[in-house]
Amino acid sequence: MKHLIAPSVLACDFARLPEEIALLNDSAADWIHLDVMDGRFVPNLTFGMPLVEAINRLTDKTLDVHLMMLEPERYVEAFQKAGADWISVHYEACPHLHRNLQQIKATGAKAGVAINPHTPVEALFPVLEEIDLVIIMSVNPGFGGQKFIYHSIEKIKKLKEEITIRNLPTLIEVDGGVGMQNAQVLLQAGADVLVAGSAVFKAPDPKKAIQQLKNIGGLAL
Ligand SMILES: O=C(CO)[C@H](O)[C@H](O)COP(=O)(O)O
Ligand SMILES: [Fe+2]
Repeated sequence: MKHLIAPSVLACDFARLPEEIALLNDSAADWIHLDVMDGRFVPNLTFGMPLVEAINRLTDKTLDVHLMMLEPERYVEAFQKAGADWISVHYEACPHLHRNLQQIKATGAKAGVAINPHTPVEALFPVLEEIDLVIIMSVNPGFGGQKFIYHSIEKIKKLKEEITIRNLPTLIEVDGGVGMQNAQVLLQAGADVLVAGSAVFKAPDPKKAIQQLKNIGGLAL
């Protein structure tokens, strides 16, 4: 499968939201990554369902919603109704992860789990069959523009090996500090989806930056 690019709007100019989404609509972006932060699980606050709903009206792209919140089960249905196609919760925030995954799938959305840099991928192995997407956090969640944590590459490799052995359709997404400087290595390690915030929106030409990330490893399909 050709890898997917998911620009994160966290790094965009919210005062120009319709223009920023129009730019993504007119780009090689496959998904739009939306970072929801609750100010409790992570030390930052961003946005909730109203913004997801507004973005959903501005685009036909797949919406990839990354919930960095405690008790995500309280909002999963509302995010799906707002337009989320993929909903990911954090392993560290979910003592009942298996139940949370069932809940997400019952809404009709795809179910993802994000893991922090200190969480081993093996923690997900007992429920891997239930997971559509694993987000390997390659920074500590909470802020855009942070430095990539190198150890994440080993985690991608280990997870890819397990997914391949079990012949699962589970996708691997890498989130945090991703750009042209490490994209090739991440794809070689087994990543399927690259999230890029700063590398896209802080670039002089965001559309070109997306196309360059898409072109890695051959021509874009
Ligand atoms: O989940 C996130 C942070 O918690 C963001 O998706 C991530 O940081 C993307 O931003 P950048 O590419 O600038 O690192
Ligand atoms: Fe994210």
